[in-house]
Amino acid sequence: MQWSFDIRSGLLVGALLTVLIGLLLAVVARAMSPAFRPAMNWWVAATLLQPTGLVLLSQRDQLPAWVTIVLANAFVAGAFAAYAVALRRFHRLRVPVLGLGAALALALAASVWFGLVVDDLTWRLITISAVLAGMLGYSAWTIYRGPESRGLVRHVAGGAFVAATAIMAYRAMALLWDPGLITGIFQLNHVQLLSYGVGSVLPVVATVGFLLLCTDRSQRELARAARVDYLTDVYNRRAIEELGTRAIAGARRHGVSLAVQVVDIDHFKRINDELGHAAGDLALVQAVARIRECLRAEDVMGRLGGEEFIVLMPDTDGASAVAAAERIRQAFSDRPLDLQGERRKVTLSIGVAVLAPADRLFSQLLLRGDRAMYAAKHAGRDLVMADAMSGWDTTAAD
Ligand SMILES: Nc1nc2c(ncn2[C@@H]2O[C@H](COP(=O)(O)OP(=O)(O)OP(=O)(O)O)[C@@H](O)[C@H]2O)c(=O)[nH]1
Repeated sequence: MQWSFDIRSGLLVGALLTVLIGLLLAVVARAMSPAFRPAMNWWVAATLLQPTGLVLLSQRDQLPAWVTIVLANAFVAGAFAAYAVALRRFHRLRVPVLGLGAALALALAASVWFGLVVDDLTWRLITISAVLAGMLGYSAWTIYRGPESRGLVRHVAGGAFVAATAIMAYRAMALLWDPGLITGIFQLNHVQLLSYGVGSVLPVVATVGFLLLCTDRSQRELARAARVDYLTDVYNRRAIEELGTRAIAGARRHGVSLAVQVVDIDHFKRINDELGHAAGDLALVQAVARIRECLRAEDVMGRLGGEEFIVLMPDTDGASAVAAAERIRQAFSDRPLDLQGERRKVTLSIGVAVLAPADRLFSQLLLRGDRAMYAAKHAGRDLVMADAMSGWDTTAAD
C-alpha cells in the first residue's frame, strides 16, 4: 500500500484544529474561577500564535522568506514560550522571563542567520528544533515537577509535551547524523511526518490536557471549600461532625478515649463593635493560630460557627484534655492579640467532654462539651470547665 501525506495540508489542518480548541478553551475559561484566568489567557494566546506560525510556514514559495521563515518561526517559538508561561502560572511558579526571552531570541537569531543570511535549511532546522525542544521540555518538566503533579490527568498534557520534546530533539539529532535528510521543507520522510503530522495534533491533545488540569484543580478546590472554613482555614461544622463520628468509631475500635474541647471567645461582639468587622475577622484568624500552637499534630480543629471552635483530641483522657485546655486559656490570658496595631486582651471559655459509654452519636459528645463551655461562661468566663461525666468537675482559673 502506498502512503502519502501532504505536509502543507497537514500544517493547515493542525492549525485549524489548534485554533478551534483554543477558542473552546477561551469559552470554558469564562466559566472557570478567576484564579485560572492568567494561565488560561496565556494558553489561549499560545493556541493562536502557533497556528499563525504554521499557516505562515505553509506559505513557503508563496510569500517572502522573512515571513515564512523568520516570522513563522517567531510565532511558533512565541507559542511555545506562552505554553510554558501558562503552565508556570497555573502551578503558581516563578516565570523565568530571562530564560524564555533568551530561547526566543535564539530561535529568532537562528532563523534570520540560517534563513536569510546563509540560507542553510539543515542548520536552521537543527538549531530551531533544539531550542524548541528545550522550551517544550521545560513545559513537560513544569507539569511533572510542579507542586500539584499528582493524579492521572497530568499525563495528558504532560505526555503531549514529552512527545513533542522527543520529536523536536529527534529531528535535531537525525539531521546532525544525516545532514542531507531534509532538502526541502515540504519533502516527505519519517522525520517530516513526525514533526508536522504528529506535531500539529499535539497542541490539541495538550490543550485538552490543560483543560483537564484546570477542571481537576477546580474540583479539588470545591471539595476543600465544602469542608474547610473560608476565614480560618479549619474544618467547618459539617466536616468536623463527620470527622467526630469517625473518631468515635476509631476510639471504640481501639478501646481508647476521645476528648473534645469546645472553645468560645469571650465577649467577641465587643471586638466587632469597637474595632470593626475586619478586626473581628483578624481576631478569629489569630485565635485559631494561637490555639493550634497549643495542640498536638493529631488533634483536629474545626469552627462550629461564629466565634465558637471545637478541638477533637484522639486518645486523650479527661485530665489531659483539661490540662491542654488550661494551656490554651493561659496562652490567651498571658498575651493580647495584635489587631491592626491595636493590642487587645481576649479571653476564652472552654468546655471539655470525654466520650462516655452512653454516647452513640457525636452530637451527644458535642452537646456535653457545649454545656460545659456555657457553664464556664456563666461562672464568669476566662475559664475551663469539664463535663461531669468526664471524670473532672471544674477547673477554674485565676
Ligand atoms: N468579625 C466576625 N464576626 C463574627 C463572625 N461570625 C460571627 N461573628 C460575630 O460574633 C459575635 C458573637 O456574639 P455573641 O454570640 O453575642 O457572643 P460574645 O459577644 O462572644 O459573648 P459571649 O460568647 O457571651 O462571651 C456576633 O456579633 C457575630 O456577628 C465572623 O466570621 N467574623
